[in-house]
Amino acid sequence: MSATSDPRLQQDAVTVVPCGGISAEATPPGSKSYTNRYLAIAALSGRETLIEGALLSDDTRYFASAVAAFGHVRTTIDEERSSILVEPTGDAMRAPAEDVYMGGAGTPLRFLIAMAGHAEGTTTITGNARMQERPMGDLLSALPMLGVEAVAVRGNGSPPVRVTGGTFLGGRTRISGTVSSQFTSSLLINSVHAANDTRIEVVDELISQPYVDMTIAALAEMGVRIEREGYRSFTVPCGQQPRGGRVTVEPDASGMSYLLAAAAVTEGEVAIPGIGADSRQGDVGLAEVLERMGCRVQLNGDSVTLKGGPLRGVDIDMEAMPDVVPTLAVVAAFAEGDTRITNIASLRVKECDRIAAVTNELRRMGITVHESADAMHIVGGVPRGAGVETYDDHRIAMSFAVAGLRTEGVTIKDPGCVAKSFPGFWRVLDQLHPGKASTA
Ligand SMILES: O=C(O)C1=C[C@@H](OP(=O)(O)O)[C@@H](O)[C@H](O)C1
Ligand SMILES: C=C(OP(=O)(O)O)C(=O)O
Repeated sequence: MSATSDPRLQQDAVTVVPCGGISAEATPPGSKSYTNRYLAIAALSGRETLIEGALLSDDTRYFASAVAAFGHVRTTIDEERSSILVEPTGDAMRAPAEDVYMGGAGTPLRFLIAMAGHAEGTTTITGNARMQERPMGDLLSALPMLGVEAVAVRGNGSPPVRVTGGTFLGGRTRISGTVSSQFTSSLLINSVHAANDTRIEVVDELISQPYVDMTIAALAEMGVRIEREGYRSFTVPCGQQPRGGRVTVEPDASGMSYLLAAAAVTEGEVAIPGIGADSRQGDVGLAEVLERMGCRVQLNGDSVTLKGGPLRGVDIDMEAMPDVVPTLAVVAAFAEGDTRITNIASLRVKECDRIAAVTNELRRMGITVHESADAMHIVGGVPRGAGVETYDDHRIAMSFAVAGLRTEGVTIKDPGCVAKSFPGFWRVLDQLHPGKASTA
């Protein structure tokens, strides 16, 4: 999509070249989750906002065009500076005449559903084939209590979704938190613009909790105060206009996971500036998991270094860090002993069924894996080379590419799928690679 895009994004496959221990400093791109949050809040704020250090990827580009489709803001991407400018046009928010297509961008699509509640008229929002299977039902059921009618066109709880808006009154609603935290985040962000105070009650357990903390942090950064009782209920007082101005996106912790894993599996070293223990991104926690597996980790406020060593298996509940489970699973394949990753049912409804995908692909590499509905048990060993299927899932492609730094003959099919969250991934992998070309 970008002029500087890597030709490997167009290839059918890339073969990763193994190397000895890496020794590098590298930075992942801006956080996907924060870029999406700032875009949503800026679009609702009615004030000019410059999002600096933004992630420019398929997902955030879909979202930047989608918010502009309501006509009340214009969004301009600066490729050189990695920034997105959101400017009010002076027009009211209106439902776009055309269907809004969101590709595979789950978080933006879920944020957009509630946002369409503010737009006069009927907005139809859809996505790619996988997105048309991903669950939205809990969010659709929560919106009518706030005055917004939102239905799945096919009656199956998945996109296409039709939202009749201009009626986001606020009030009191209930939401389930067991399928995705994105529903709660979507309600929190979009309630800022409601006519009344909004109380959001989570009726069961909320998964992926760090993402809700990130939502509240992004709102606070833009001057919006939320009252909360833990993860059970949240109140968004009305009449708060986000402040606009400049916001800076920190590096992406899920993207960082591949850099940490590269050092772990090659028994090398990596230093990552700009993100560390001060971050609210839950995925930073992978550094500590890798420490338990035998790596030496230094987690400072705003940087992380990791030195790989002999790896051992770990038993770990990954409910709060779903996106880095494929990364951890690949590292576990190289560890001595067993790794049990539990409480990860949500992986089955992401870009692909990630429990099934990781299980299939590790087995293809000769690793024993047992899967259950919400867990994986990986028996570490010596993975062998294979042609890895990636299921149009960026995280499967990036995790298994890391395996190729250690194992001969790892070919990643459809390498372009990394563009969902990390279009520069293959170039960053080159930066880590002592031979300077990580793929052949
Ligand atoms: O709010 C967010 O930015 C995200 C929340 C998580 O989803 P779930 O809450 O569905 O686990 C995560 O998987 C996704 O990549 C980003
Ligand atoms: C699950 C993910 O994204 P989303 O739900 O936003 O599509 C992801 O990036 O791993």
